[in-house]
Amino acid sequence: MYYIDAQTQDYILFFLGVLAFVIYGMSMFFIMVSHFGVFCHFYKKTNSLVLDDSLPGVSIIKPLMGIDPLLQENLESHFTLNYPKFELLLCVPDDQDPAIKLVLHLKEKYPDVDCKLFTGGKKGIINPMVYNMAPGYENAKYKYVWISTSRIKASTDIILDLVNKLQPPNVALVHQMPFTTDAKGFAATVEKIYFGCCLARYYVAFNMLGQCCATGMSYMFKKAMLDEVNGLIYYGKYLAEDYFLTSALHEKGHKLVVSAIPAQQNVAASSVKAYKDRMVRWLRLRLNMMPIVSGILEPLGDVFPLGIWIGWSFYHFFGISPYYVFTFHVVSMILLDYIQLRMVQNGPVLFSFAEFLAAWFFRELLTIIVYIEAILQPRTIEWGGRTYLVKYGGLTTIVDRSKKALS
Ligand SMILES: CCCCCCCC/C=C\CCCCCCCC(=O)N[C@@H](CO)[C@H](O)/C=C/CCCCCCCCCCCCC
Ligand SMILES: O=c1ccn([C@@H]2O[C@H](COP(=O)(O)OP(=O)(O)O[C@H]3OC[C@@H](O)[C@H](O)[C@H]3O)[C@@H](O)[C@H]2O)c(=O)[nH]1
Repeated sequence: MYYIDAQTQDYILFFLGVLAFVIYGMSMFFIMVSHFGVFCHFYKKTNSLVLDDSLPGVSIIKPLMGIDPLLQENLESHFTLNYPKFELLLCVPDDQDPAIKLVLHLKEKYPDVDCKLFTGGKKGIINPMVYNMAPGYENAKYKYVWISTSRIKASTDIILDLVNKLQPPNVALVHQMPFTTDAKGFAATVEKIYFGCCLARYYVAFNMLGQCCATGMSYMFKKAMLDEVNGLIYYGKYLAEDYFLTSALHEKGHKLVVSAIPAQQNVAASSVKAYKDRMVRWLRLRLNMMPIVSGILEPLGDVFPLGIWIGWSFYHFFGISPYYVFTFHVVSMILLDYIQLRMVQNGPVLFSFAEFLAAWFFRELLTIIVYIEAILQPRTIEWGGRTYLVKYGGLTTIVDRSKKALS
């Protein structure tokens, strides 16, 4: 049996103890930068745009698949935008999709809105969302393109902020940090806490520090600049098209900017299981794209693992009770998260502080299950009724063709 002598053991414990301080310091640094970023940047009106024909036209692509009780509200929020020049390019993957009926109804209700419906996607594209959006993208007539997924509720303030921030010549893309509208219920509270606390801890900081960190839920870009890096359809070979296309723009030296208004995901069918499955899907994507960051640093930076580790480290070096340190860490994280959430929300939340606490603890513990589920089968991703196999590096194949094949 291999024997580790006492001195080597001391070195290992010393290293682990110091590493806890390093990870803790980095985590706190990112959290502080994010707080600062949200405080200084979010909901600050910087646009001085005059609503006239000199504003660039915007092609809004909305991939749709199926319906949700709030889809009509989301679609109408696009039809009613007060913006001089825009077209709505609504896309459905096949001619049986239930969203078609709703789209036809809205086209009739708003005959003055320039709206086109594309059915059937573009064959040969693996990513189902890119497959669905491809005809819209190819037919977009304006220089600015806004991809706004079906969960997203739009507003005039949002389109103006996106357009305004996209104007400088070196800016290629403006993205919204994912967030949610207000909905009652435990699952909706858990979701809001994920986006307003956990995701916000790093999303804003990485962007402020010049890292490429964006999601494909709602983003506006200059079509010419995306076409310079092969165009949207090229990224349909990846399931995480957002990560790869934003990385390509970033590597080319173009600027990506966060909108001052977080994305308003507005869906009715929220459940804890749906939330957990989505977290597993996203984590599996990240594990394939950045295994060290998402497989090691991300879980170590979570509140409970980091609290246990830093508690042990304080005990190891200074003999301070790990229970005190752990409790201090958890309480300070709860307060920091609550402050952050209220800044991202920019107003009152629907739940009480006690409800926040219950959902916060539940979500932090659920993260452990999400991590285990994701890491056990990191390559298999279920999305939109199909199963995909993501190879290391991100290239993807469809393994379950039971639902109508895309290619
Ligand atoms: C010392 C503690 C360090 C903790 C590090 C935590 C790293 C967390 C990584 C990402 C957090 C932000 C994630 C936002 C996206 C989450 C949703 C998602 O997965 N979306 C996917 C599908 O839309 C999308 O394809 C993924 C996009 C990921 C972008 C993240 C890029 C982050 C790159 C940051 C690199 C700097 C890391 C430095 C760490 C020391
Ligand atoms: O099979 C599908 C699944 C989804 N979609 C559409 O794609 C959009 C996003 O779908 P979801 O809301 O399920 O996905 P998420 O918000 O979780 O997606 C996120 O993760 C995967 C990335 O590729 C996306 O860029 C990002 O938005 C929706 O508009 C949906 O209608 C399809 O067109 N086909």
